[in-house]
Amino acid sequence: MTCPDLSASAQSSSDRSSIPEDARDVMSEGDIARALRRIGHEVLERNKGSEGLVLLGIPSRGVPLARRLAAGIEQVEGHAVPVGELDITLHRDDLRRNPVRTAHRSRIPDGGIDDKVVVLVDDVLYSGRTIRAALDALSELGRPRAVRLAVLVDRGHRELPIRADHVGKNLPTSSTERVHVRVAEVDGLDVVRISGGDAR
Ligand SMILES: O=P(O)(O)OC[C@H]1O[C@H](OP(=O)(O)OP(=O)(O)O)[C@H](O)[C@@H]1O
Ligand SMILES: O=c1cc[nH]c(=O)[nH]1
Repeated sequence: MTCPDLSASAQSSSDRSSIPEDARDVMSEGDIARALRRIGHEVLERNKGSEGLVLLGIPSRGVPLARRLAAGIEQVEGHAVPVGELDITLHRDDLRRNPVRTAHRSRIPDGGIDDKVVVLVDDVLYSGRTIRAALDALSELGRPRAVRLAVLVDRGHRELPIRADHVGKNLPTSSTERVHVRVAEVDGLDVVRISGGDAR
């Protein structure tokens, strides 16, 4: 069995291309902040508080979003919620087709994930393949009591039976469009844009 070369200088698909000029804004900095605040409240309500919660961001932009959610929850609850990063690279189902990706180390908070309520956090939910890979990665790390999913944007077009528990914005898209999430920690600004497809 040949192993994919993961050492090459790799960039994620959304880093490789800049946002096309025809892209239009669909969420502003304020919209993103409000959506994250609401999701934080939803997570607490669903979990009846922050007991046993662990937030895991999916690189790249899910990680800063998870940290922001954790900070928002801490503001409400008065104590910190464990937050980490879940790298899914080696669990992707397109690894053989698209092997030029850098594998990162997952960073799991000290208490681990066993018997915890893990909230996966990502920027965009599309085919669902990233989240399938995340569930696969998670199963190697422990056995959470429950796994939930929070995404900033759900753009539809699922190819797997996966749904989000907490959604910042449901964005109807055509399959020829692309959603671009940019966050200050990675990109220097907070915005969600959409490009391609028919002008709406
Ligand atoms: O539901 P899916 O079809 O899997 O698409 C959603 C994923 O696509 C993007 O990741 P990408 O692989 O572009 O890498 P990035 O997070 O580094 O931008 C996005 O960040 C989600 O993780
Ligand atoms: O439109 C899309 C689809 C997948 N991932 C993204 O970041 N945007």
